[in-house]
Amino acid sequence: MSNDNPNTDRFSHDAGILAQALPYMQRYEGKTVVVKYGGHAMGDAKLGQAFARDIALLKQSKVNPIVVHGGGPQIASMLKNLGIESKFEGGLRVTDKRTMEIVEMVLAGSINKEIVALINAEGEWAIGLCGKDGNMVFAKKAEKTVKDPGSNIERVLDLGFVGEPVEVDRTLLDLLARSELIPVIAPVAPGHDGNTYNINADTFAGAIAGSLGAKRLLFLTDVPGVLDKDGKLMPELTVREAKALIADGTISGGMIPKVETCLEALDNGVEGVVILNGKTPHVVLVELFTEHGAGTLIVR
Ligand SMILES: Nc1ncnc2c1ncn2[C@@H]1O[C@H](COP(=O)(O)OP(=O)(O)O)[C@@H](O)[C@H]1O
Ligand SMILES: CC(=O)N[C@@H](CCC(=O)OP(=O)(O)O)C(=O)O
Repeated sequence: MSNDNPNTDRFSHDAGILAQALPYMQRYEGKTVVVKYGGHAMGDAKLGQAFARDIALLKQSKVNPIVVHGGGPQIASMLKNLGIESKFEGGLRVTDKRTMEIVEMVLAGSINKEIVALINAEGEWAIGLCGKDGNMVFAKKAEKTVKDPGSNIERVLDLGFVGEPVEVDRTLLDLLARSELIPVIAPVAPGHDGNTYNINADTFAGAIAGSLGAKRLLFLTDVPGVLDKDGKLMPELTVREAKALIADGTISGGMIPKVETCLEALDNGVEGVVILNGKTPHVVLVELFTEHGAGTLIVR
């Protein structure tokens, strides 16, 4: 039979891609994937839509996706509009009572609902939550110290209402995993002291993924992954290799706490953690459902 259908080539190309993706889709079936969606990866409408489509497709592929989002730049811009200065110590936002109110409004309010709406527009059912909902996460005041570079003396930081997660109750998340709903979670949590705490979104995502023993924890950031001394992407790292890269200075700045959160999550039972570029459209699907992946996978 002669074949003069101009679509045949395209169809067989697409069929080839689907056939290759299938074993990867099966690998994640029924498994939990926590995706940390950072504030720097948001903001572009097309990218936001591609992200929401990826999350929707994961759910349709019977994966259990959980989104934990940040929103640092968005908080900064709201604070600026209100004439409040953003102040950071050791990478964390110094959060007084008024700032905490704004942080909660922006994270658990506008950003959270924007992501929910984007996923819903892809035909899925997302539900916006924060640590307060269903008593999911409790936090305590963060205890951080920094070494004074001149004297090397340790100084205790008072970051106000910055918290660290101390308890994660997975009841609500387990319930949602068995439902049609996709949780979208803001990193705000109550303390047993009655206060509300602002938690770094990477730390929060690590705690959620750890409590669920997630198959994957994906960090969407603004670089392709962990880069070596020549700026080349390192597709896979062990815990030992990652520690060595921190020690020799190859990993620096904001990548240090990110990789440290990855190592902690692995310690707490997450199977693999990936750092990848949130500015690449459909990076989540490429990472999970292709042989080559997209970022740096860190495993034990
Ligand atoms: N070895 C490295 N590989 C990749 N990025 C690195 C490395 N060392 C330092 N960085 C820096 O870490 C940044 C990512 O951390 P950060 O800005 O805190 O991310 P986010 O705001 O997405 O949480 C990168 O933009 C890069 O400047
Ligand atoms: C304590 C602390 O610093 N909290 C962060 C929470 C948001 C966040 O982490 O957002 P990104 O992931 O976009 O950076 C903040 O207030 O900016």
